[in-house]
Formats: sequence, structure tokens, C-alpha cells
Amino acid sequence: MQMRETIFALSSGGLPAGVAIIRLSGPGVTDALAAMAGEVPPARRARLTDIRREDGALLDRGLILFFPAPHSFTGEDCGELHLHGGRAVVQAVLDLLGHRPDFRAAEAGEFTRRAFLNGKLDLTGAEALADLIAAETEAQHRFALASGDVRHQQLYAGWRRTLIRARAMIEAELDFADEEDVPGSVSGMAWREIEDLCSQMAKHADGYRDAEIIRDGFRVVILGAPNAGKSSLLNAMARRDIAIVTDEPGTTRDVLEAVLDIGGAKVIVTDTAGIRANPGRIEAMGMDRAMDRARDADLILLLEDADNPQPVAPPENARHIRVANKIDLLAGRLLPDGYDCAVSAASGEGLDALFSEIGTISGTSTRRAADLLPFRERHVRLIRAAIRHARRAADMNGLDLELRAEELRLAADALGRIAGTIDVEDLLDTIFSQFCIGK
Ligand SMILES: Nc1nc2c(ncn2[C@@H]2O[C@H](COP(=O)(O)OP(=O)(O)OP(=O)(O)O)[C@@H](O)[C@H]2O)c(=O)[nH]1
Ligand SMILES: [K+]
Ligand SMILES: [Mg+2]
Repeated sequence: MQMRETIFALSSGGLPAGVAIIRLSGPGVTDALAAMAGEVPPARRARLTDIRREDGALLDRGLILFFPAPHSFTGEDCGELHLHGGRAVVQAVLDLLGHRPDFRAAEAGEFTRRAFLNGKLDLTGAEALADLIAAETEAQHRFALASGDVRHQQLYAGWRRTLIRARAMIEAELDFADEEDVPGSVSGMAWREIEDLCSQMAKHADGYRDAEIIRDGFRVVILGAPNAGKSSLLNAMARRDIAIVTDEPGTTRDVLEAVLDIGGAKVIVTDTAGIRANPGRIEAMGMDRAMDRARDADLILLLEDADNPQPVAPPENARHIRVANKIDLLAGRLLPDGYDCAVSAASGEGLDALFSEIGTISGTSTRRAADLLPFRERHVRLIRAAIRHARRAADMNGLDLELRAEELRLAADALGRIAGTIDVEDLLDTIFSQFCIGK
């Protein structure tokens, strides 16, 4: 796809910086490079050169690179200017580019959007790239790389081919026979294959919860009676004073969060209001919030004062471990049975063991970071739609073959939308606007 306008942007981070990289893409790249550097450098070779305005004024001395179409990120002619990362240097070069005819500043994600339109990557590839740029933890980093892996595209494309092939077989049968679906016929085989495919797709879609945990974080909620030391524990885990700690029961009313990196995985720890019988009115509101968070948690730490245990019941079916706090107060006395971990939020004792316990439990999800998991809700929705149509087709035994073929077409189309093979125009703005400028 040939665009008329050449786009440019500062693609490196904030200024000032050691080096700033300005990226260009579009039909005007060669002219712009020649005008600024005297000549276009050989393809894909960095050249150190003076960068000058039309009137000959020197703006900087830096590296320029030229990536001729189609072997570039966007598939168009692309250029890069590696400048000294001063604000005035960069501004002068951006101004110069902005004054060229048919040049304009790129919008967020526009380079990647052009790459998609030119077939350099599919939609899942673009989404994985956005995740790679956003990745902060080691698990998110590994996950984004796995998501962008060609095996991911092949998996969905393979499923789609199976559906298209099955439909072709059924349509062939339509052409040759008027009678109903005969067991042992060609389409009988196709139906078994569709059933297998549906279970495979369902299993894949179920992995989305793990994907969410890797991307958005594993949610740990501290729950317990007033004064168990919940806020103290949050502060100790985060090594910062996030929550107010006092010896007054009922200090915490709101939910407070800390985002931690435990063993390379993102973990969100939440402190909540203490739970007790006969609370005051405001306290009761805090308790409601606490229980809401606990219901949504991936893991609840049921915290008790080891010296004065007041157990609190977790929400039904919620995954939880029992943690004893204030073990420094036991002074030689034995800890009662039934705790999974014992800590002192005051001294820090036992925190490492608690972290490693949380790491073990969250690890069942984060260890899957290198697996092929659906990594966007959009994908899961489309996979589930594909399963629905394919199952409908398979279950319509004895029914109109034409209707069944149509359901298979709908199933294949749903999968095609994941990669952006078919009608995605409406999606593009949503997906590409999530990028930063210059990508
Ligand atoms: N000795 C000792 N005292 C602790 C420990 N952890 C917390 N405390 C004390 O226990 C009291 C209550 O601590 P908080 O962290 O406010 O307890 P909380 O569970 O958040 O209380 P609420 O927000 O009121 O529900 C404070 O006086 C803390 O200093 C501990 O490990 N050892
Ligand atoms: K308190
Ligand atoms: Mg508190």
C-alpha cells in the first residue's frame, strides 16, 4: 500500500538523552536524507555525516541509515537519524522535516500500522509488539516474545485452514449427493476433526486467565481481623510506608495496593480493612470493600496476630493461605499449628519464606509465560465464537448440510479476525492508538 505522506517521529525516549533517534517512513525518505546529508547512504549501513539545513547551516553530526522498501519495518522506504539527544538539536531536525512537502509528524502507532497494512506483521504481531514495549517484569518480557512468535500465528492459521478444508469437503458432498450425512463418508471424517479442533481451541482459550495474571499481575489480598498487622505487612513487603499503621483497631478503611516484582512476576498486594463482628457504619463499608477484593483475589493471605489469634473466614472457594504475624512477640512460646507461613512484619523475619510461597503459587501461571496463550480478550472472544459456530455445525447432525457449511464459514471468519486477515478496519484505531508515538 503506497502512502502519499511521509511520517516522522522521535522514536527514542525522553530528552535530553545521550542519543536521540528520529525515524522516517514514506515516499519522501530518500529526498529528505539526500537533502540533509548530501547523499543517501547505502542500504542498511550506518554513515556518520553532517546534518544540514537547506541553507547549509549545520544542525548536528550523527549517524544516518536508509532501509529501502520493502525490507524495512513498515515495508516503505525508511530512514533513521541518530542524533545527539539535546532538546534543541532534536527540535531543529523535527522542524526541518516538518517543513518538507507531504511530511508530517507520525501519530501514535502509525509506523506499526503501516507495517500491518503492508503485510509486515499481522494484528497479533502488532499487539505482541505493544506488549513487548510495555513489558516491565521478566515474565511479561518472555510472554510478549512468545506472543509475537510465528508459532502463535501458525496455530490460529492452522485452525482456520482445518475449518476451511472441512467446509470444502462438505460442499463437495453437497455437489455430489442429495442424501443426508452418511457415517463413514468424507464429511464424517471432517466432523470428527472439527470436534477435536473444538476441544483444542477451548483448552487454549482457558489459558487466558494465566495470560491475564502474567500481563496484569497476580492479585494477593491481605485479609484479617483489626490489628492483625495487615497494613504493617503491606509496608514490609513493599519496603515503603504505603499504609497508615497505628495500634488502634479499625485504622484502615480503604483498599491500598502495592505492585511488587516477585521472582520476575508482577504481583499486586492489597491491604484491606480489618474484619470483625459489630463494626461501625464506616468500618462496615470498608469491610464490604475488603470482601469484594478478597473474592476477586488470586490468593488471600489470612493474617492473624500469633499472640492473639482472631480467625476470619475467607470467601467461599477462594484460594488462601494462613499466615501468622507478630512472631517476635511469642518469646519462645510455640506457634500454634495450622499456619502456612509465620512472619514478623515488624522485624521482617519470615518475609522471604512468604515471598517464596507466593512465588510458588503464582508460578503455576507465570511459568507459562513462554507457552502459547491467548493474550488479548479480543482473541478469546473470537476463539469462543469460532468454537460456538463449529460446534453448532457439528451438532446439527442430519440437518441441512448447507447450513452447517455456513456455520463453518462463520467459525473460520472469527479466527481470521484474530490475525486481521478479514474485516478489521473498525479495530485498527483501537489497536494502534495504544502505541507510543514513534512506534
Ligand atoms: N510486635 C509486633 N507488632 C506488630 C507487628 N505487626 C504489626 N504490629 C503492630 O500491630 C498494630 C496494628 O498494626 P496494623 O498494621 O495497623 O494492623 P492492621 O491489621 O492493618 O489494623 P487495621 O487496619 O486496624 O485493621 C500496630 O501497633 C503495629 O505496630 C509485628 O510483626 N510485631
Ligand atoms: K490498626
Ligand atoms: Mg490496617
